[in-house]
Amino acid sequence: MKINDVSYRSVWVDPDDGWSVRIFDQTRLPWALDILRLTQCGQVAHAIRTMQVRGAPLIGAVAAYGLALALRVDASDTAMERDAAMLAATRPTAVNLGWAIGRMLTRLRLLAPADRVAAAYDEAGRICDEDVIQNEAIGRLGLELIEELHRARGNAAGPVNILTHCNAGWIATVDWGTALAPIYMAHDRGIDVHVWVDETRPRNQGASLTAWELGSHGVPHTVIADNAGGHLMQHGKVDLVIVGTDRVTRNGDVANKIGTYLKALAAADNGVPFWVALPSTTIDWSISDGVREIPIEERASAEVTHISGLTGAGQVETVQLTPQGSGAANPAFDVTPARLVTGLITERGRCSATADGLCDLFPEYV
Ligand SMILES: CSC[C@H]1O[C@H](OP(=O)(O)O)[C@H](O)[C@@H]1O
Repeated sequence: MKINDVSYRSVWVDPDDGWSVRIFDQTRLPWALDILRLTQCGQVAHAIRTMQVRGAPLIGAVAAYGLALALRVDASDTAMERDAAMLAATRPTAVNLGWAIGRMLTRLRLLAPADRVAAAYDEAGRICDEDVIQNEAIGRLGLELIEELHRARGNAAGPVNILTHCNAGWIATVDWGTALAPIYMAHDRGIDVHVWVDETRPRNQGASLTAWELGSHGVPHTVIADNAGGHLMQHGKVDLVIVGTDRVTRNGDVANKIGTYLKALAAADNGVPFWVALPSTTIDWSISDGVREIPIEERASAEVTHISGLTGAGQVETVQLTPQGSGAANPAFDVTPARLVTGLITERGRCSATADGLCDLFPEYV
């Protein structure tokens, strides 16, 4: 995606700087565009844990490069398995992380230690290239959905109003994004779209990242409190909900940022289509009961009790929202049962949020 007319991916390596890994520090957006230079596996793990880099497909890709950095230090079997396990354990919910590390190990275990570094960079690069291709396909297939809604509106005045939760844009993937890819393509093709951007407490990925992405691309959008979505749906102001996901079970249950389940309930109650955009690397074929089997990350209570923002002097400051001594719980994800999901947008097509729907698109996993 372009920033100030310069094309970027969300992760890249610099061959002229010892094959260091570069990412944007997403905790500094939208106030600053800071590029982090990662040269050690431990730095990659820290960036993932602290959400300097986040987004299910992207943390998988960055962790893959983290393993490449680790192998530069020690490519022995013992060190490789240890460092891979450490990276895979940085965050529990996004299945892409474990998938990417597993794919790397499948290739690297077959190689002599001396051959592992080059192969690791090559495989991590393939993971990145494939993510871009998959997300572009998701964009095209999701665009068809938006075009169908646009036609169905006929001459009705105003834009196609789309609500999204958290950030599933290009900064959450290697490029294009998942939930936002169809929106970018619709906007670029001249379809009048407007996006209701859930702020997405407590980390505010919507207010700080989705709003920044859409604003940078010129897509009309309005930031709203998470609690406003149901009201807007009740008053006919939402034509479509599109969200990303961190893990989808083989029968279509969807784990995504906390609050997604509540949006799905409101959408079902108001007859608003609720679609989930995902590359197939986000499908966990090993489980079928999302509520019981998907691990939900519990993050620090300080993310709820405190909030960061920009002062008038242009400094990023963190302030306390809650009384001293008040506890806070911070589950970072929830699971939307498949029955509340209208459909899934994958790189191979759109399907129902069912085992049959997914198996029709991905028969090799049956
Ligand atoms: C295409 S990103 C998918 C998913 O990842 C985000 O989680 P986090 O910001 O904690 O990394 C969010 O749930 C997005 O919808």
